[in-house]
Amino acid sequence: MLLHVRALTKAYRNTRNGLETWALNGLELDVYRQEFISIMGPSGSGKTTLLNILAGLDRPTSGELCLQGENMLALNADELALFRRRNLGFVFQDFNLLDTLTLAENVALPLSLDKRGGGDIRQRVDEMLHFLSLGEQMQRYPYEVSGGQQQRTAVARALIHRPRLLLADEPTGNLDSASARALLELFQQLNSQQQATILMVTHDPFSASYSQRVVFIKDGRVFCQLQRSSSQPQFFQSILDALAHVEGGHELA
Ligand SMILES: Nc1ncnc2c1ncn2[C@@H]1O[C@H](COP(=O)(O)OP(=O)(O)OP(=O)(O)O)[C@@H](O)[C@H]1O
Repeated sequence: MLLHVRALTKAYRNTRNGLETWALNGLELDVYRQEFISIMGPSGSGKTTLLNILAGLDRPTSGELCLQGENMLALNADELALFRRRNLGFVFQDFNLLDTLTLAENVALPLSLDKRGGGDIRQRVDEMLHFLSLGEQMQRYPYEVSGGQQQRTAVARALIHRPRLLLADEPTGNLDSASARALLELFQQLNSQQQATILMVTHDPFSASYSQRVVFIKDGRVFCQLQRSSSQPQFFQSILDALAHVEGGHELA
């Protein structure tokens, strides 16, 4: 098991009226090594809160959170920053590349932060960009390539230090449908060929249908889950059916 989440809660207090909102309310989740899972749920169900806590950007009110057996909640700020840099990779909706750096320099950034040797960095970046079919664009700047190529660069940057877990927040949100499909196929390939463990938050049932398991959350806890056992189009249909139940409030059998 890679990620172990138990009885996770997060309360936000409204400073004006003192009332508490329970964004997470006893959430339990296990993620196994080399899984590709999606998190779905209605607006306000707690997806972003969960992702921020998993990313070490926010602390829960209570609960347990272990990654690779390490209790993330026991780490101090410096230890947590190092733990995040070593163990986690992030892909966001809006790519978050630095416009003053080339694609290759953007991808090298996490390794430069870790003070690795230049030759080692260049070789790893080169291999990664070729694997993601970006070999010809690597000396260009982000504004000189397409949105799909920018997002693939962001994936390369997220994976260059071989994190244990890749966290993706609506990664297809700003992509046209062809680039979205290419990115999802890339996630599947990274998952099956490079043993990447991927946790993706998405509103989009089509994107979710590329993963192996979909966890639906509602009111800050897991409402139901679907494991893929059929073709992608059939799984897509099952996800649509489950979403109707989640929105309607009836737990699946
Ligand atoms: N900083 C905050 N202060 C107060 N309440 C918050 C804060 N962040 C989130 N909440 C509340 O916590 C609940 C969960 O929010 P969260 O953003 O995690 O939901 P979500 O599932 O990501 O929603 P969406 O799909 O709309 O992005 C909501 O009721 C939200 O209003």
